[in-house]
Amino acid sequence: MKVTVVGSGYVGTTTALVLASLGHQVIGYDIDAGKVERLNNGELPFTEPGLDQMLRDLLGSGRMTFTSDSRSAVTESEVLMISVGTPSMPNGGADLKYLRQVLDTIAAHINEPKIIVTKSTVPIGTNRWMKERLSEIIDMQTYPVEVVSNPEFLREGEALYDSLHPSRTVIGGENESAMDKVKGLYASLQTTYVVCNYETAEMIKYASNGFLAAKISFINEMARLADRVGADIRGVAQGMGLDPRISPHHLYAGIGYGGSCFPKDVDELLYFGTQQGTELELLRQVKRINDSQIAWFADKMQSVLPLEGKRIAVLGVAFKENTDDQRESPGIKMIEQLLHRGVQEIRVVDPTVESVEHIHWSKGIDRKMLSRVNVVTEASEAVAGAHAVVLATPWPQFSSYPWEAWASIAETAYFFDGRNYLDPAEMRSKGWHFTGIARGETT
Ligand SMILES: NC(=O)C1=CN([C@@H]2O[C@H](COP(=O)(O)OP(=O)(O)OC[C@H]3O[C@@H](n4cnc5c(N)ncnc54)[C@H](O)[C@@H]3O)[C@@H](O)[C@H]2O)C=CC1
Ligand SMILES: O=C(O)[C@H]1O[C@H](OP(=O)(O)OP(=O)(O)OC[C@H]2O[C@@H](n3ccc(=O)[nH]c3=O)[C@H](O)[C@@H]2O)[C@H](O)[C@@H](O)[C@@H]1O
Repeated sequence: MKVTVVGSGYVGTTTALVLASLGHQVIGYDIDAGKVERLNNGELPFTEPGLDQMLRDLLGSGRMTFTSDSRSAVTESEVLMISVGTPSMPNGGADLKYLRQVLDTIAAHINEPKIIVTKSTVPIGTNRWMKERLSEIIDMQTYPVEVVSNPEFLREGEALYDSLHPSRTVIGGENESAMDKVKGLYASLQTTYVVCNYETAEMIKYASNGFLAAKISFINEMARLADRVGADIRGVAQGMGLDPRISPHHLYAGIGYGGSCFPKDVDELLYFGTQQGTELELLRQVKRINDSQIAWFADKMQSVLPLEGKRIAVLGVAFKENTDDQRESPGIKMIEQLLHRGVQEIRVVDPTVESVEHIHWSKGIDRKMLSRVNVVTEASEAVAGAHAVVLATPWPQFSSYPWEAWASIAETAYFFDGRNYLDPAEMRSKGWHFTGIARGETT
C-alpha cells in the first residue's frame, strides 16, 4: 500500500520505517525541512536503538522517502497516517493545533478518496470530531474520506521491537472497509486486533498509559512505606509480580515516571474527566505521588548527607535509558531539586547530552542557578572530587564503570541510586555508602 506518515518524530519515523520494512511504499512527511533533510541523508534526528541502520537500509530500497512538500505527501498516498505531537496545554488538556494543521493540509491538496489514520494519542472524541471537521473543509461527495483510529503503544528505547512485536493492534472506526485496509497494513505482523468504535480505541490508549502510570506510583508509594519498615521494595515487587494478575512489568520503584507520554496523558485524562463531570480521583493521586517522588528521595538523601554546599555528580538526563528524549525527565527535575537545596556544584553526565544549553530545563528555572551546573563527557570527571553521586537514568554503561576505583577519587563516597539500578551489597563492598529507594534498610 502507499502510505504517508505525517510527522517524523519518534513515533512517525519508527512507524514509517516499519511499514516500509513490511513492504509498503512509504513517504515520511514533516513540516520541519531540516529534519527531513537529515532523514533523507540517512541521519536519524533522535536516538533510538536499531533505527539508524534500518533508515539507511530502507532509503536504499526505494520504498522509503521523506519530504517536506505537503502536496506530494497528500496526493501520492491513499493512506495518510497522522503522528504529530499532541503536547499538554497549561490547563492539562492535549493541544490539537498540529492535528488541526494536518487536516487543513489534507483539505488543501486532496485529490482522491483517502483513509486518514490517527496514530497520535488524541483525546476521547477527537476522531469523531476529525470526521466532522473534514466534512466541513472537504467536498466529501467528490473525495470521500474515512477516519480510522489506530493508537500507538511503543516505548521509546524499544520502539523497533515494540513496533515489530505489537502486544495488540487497536483499530477504531465506523467504516469496515477502511478499517480492513488499515488492518492490511500490518498483515505480516503477529498481532491481536481489537476492533472497536472511536471512543473505545481512544480510551484504550489513555487507560493503558493511566494504568501503567498508576502501577509506578503504587510501587513508589509502597516504597515510601517499605523504606520506613526495612522492606526491600525490589523483593516486594518481585513477590507481587509473580502473580500473573499483577505481572512484574512497570513495577520498578524510582524517582518517578517522566517522558513525553505518561505525564501528558495523565493530565489530559484528569482534564477530560473534570470536563465530563467525572473526577478521576485515583489518577489524581497517581499524579500527586509522582510529582512528589523526587522531593521524597531528596529528603532521604538529605538525611544521609546534608546537601548544601556539596558537589554532586548526576548520572543521566534522558527520561529513561536508550533515548535522548528529555521531555519531563526526572533526571532534570532532580538536578533542579538539588540546586534549590543549595548544592554548590553539579556535574552531569549523559551519553546524549553535550552541554548545559542542550538540557531542556523547566520553564520557570532561575537561569542564574544553572551556572552551578556543568556537563562533562566522562563519568569519571563527574565523580572526581564529588561528595555524592546520584543515578537518575539507568543507562546500561553506568553499571560497568569501575566503581571500586572511583570510590577513592570521590571526595566522599556517597551513592544515591534513584532507579534501584545497582546492587547495594556490591556497591558497599566497593567502598560506597549506598542508598537506594527502599532497599531493605530503615531510614
Ligand atoms: N514518543 C512515544 O514514545 C509515543 C508517542 N505517542 C504519541 O504519538 C504522537 C507523536 O509523538 P512523538 O513522535 O513523540 O512526537 P515528536 O514531537 O517526536 O514528533 C512530532 C513530529 O510532528 C511534526 N509536525 C508537527 N506539525 C506538523 C504538521 N502540521 N505537518 C507535518 N508534521 C508536523 C513535528 O515537526 C515533529 O517532527 C503524540 O500524540 C504522542 O502522544 C504514542 C506512543 C508512543
Ligand atoms: O504513549 C506513549 O508514549 C508510551 O508511553 C510509555 O512509554 P515510554 O514513555 O517510552 O517509556 P516507559 O518505559 O513506559 O517509561 C516511562 C517512564 O516511567 C519510568 N518507569 C518505567 C517503568 C517502571 O517500572 N518504573 C518507572 O519509573 C521510566 O523510567 C520512564 O521515566 C508506555 O510504556 C508505552 O506503551 C506508550 O506507548
